[in-house]
Amino acid sequence: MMQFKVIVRNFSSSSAMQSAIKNVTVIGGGLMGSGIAQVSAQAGQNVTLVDVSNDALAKAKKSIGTNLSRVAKKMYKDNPQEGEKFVNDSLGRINTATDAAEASKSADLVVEAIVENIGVKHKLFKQLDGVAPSHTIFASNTSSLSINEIASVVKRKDKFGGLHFFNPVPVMRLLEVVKGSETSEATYKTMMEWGKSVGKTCITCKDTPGFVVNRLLVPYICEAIRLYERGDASARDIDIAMKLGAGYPMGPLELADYVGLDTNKFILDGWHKKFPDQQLFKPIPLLEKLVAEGKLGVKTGEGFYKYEKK
Ligand SMILES: CCCCCCCCCCCCC[C@H](O)CC(=O)SCCNC(=O)CCNC(=O)[C@H](O)C(C)(C)COP(=O)(O)OP(=O)(O)OC[C@H]1O[C@@H](n2cnc3c(N)ncnc32)[C@H](O)[C@@H]1OP(=O)(O)O
Ligand SMILES: NC(=O)c1ccc[n+]([C@@H]2O[C@H](COP(=O)([O-])OP(=O)(O)OC[C@H]3O[C@@H](n4cnc5c(N)ncnc54)[C@H](O)[C@@H]3O)[C@@H](O)[C@H]2O)c1
Repeated sequence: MMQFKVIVRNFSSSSAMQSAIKNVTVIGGGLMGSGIAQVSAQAGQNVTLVDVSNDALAKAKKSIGTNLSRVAKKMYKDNPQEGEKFVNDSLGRINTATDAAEASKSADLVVEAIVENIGVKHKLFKQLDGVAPSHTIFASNTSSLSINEIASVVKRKDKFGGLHFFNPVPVMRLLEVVKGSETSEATYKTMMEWGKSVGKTCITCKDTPGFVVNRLLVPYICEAIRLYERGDASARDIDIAMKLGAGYPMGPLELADYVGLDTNKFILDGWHKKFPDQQLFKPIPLLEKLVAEGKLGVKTGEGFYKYEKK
């Protein structure tokens, strides 16, 4: 019988793999950006976390504090004092700012995790390209947009790539490192090394829609919604089936609620527009209905399931 072992990784700065990147600026302090800032700080790097308002930054720091405590509880279960030090030291490495241009002036790496909108991402990178030092690498955490398209507005195309993290960032072990058509070997190597330094297992992918994980995950979730929409099985049974029959930690409809049905719809619409003949990306009436009703999943308290506020 196959044996499984739970691996608890040590993120402390002393044991972290060395990286040429010392100063990281993370733009967007939402779900993903706050996680990326957290794992960078855990690895001993100096982080500047940028968002549009101080309120958003305060929310991000609060959530990072909570999640660092969850990590510390596991890593230092026999030494709570060390755990507290780990949390405080990591938090102490995260500065916050609302001016992205200013915050990128001292960055070795800028990781963008703002809204999934090509126009907004273009505006940001165009601005940063004019002010960031010439050695600074730019990366996007986009889920579904093309890295080449995002990079089209900057001059430093050789220093631009994709760093696609997974939600929740402190827990999910994978990082997809995406090579755009003009990403240099030196940039790619630095991104891989940096990914390892923040505790992730890195895989490499070309700039293809959805990279590896979402290219497989999107059709899977879409098919689960269609199965449910046709009334072939209940939401609960579809999720139980994939958890117990395929060993997934969450069922597809739970995962769609967790990611957000608006995000799911946004990705699907974008790909449908780009690939109109692909049946798998055709709009799903039930998904349209839930989003129109504001039932976006966990974040609004209802999606395929109902959620209580904690
Ligand atoms: C729908 C229309 C069609 C289009 C569909 C498109 C959808 C696909 C595209 C999605 C969009 C973008 C997606 C993105 O680009 C890529 C992704 O990120 S995909 C999502 C990947 N993530 C997953 O698949 C998550 C799977 N789930 C899990 O691994 C687990 O369920 C969980 C989230 C870790 C939670 O585990 P549970 O056991 O259920 O719950 P617990 O709360 O007990 O947590 C377990 C363990 O983990 C610790 N923990 C949890 N969260 C955090 C955190 N944020 N920080 C630190 N630690 C955390 C927690 O403390 C527990 O620790 P323990 O108690 O075990 O010590
Ligand atoms: N949610 C996921 O599961 C997931 C997983 C992997 C990748 N992604 C990608 O990561 C990116 C962020 O997603 P998220 O889920 O964290 O979104 P989110 O909505 O939780 O956070 C986005 C944050 O960016 C801020 N922001 C928007 N415009 C900004 C700007 N110009 N400057 C600074 N901050 C700005 C917002 O105020 C918000 O706090 C998207 O590209 C998304 O596709 C998401």
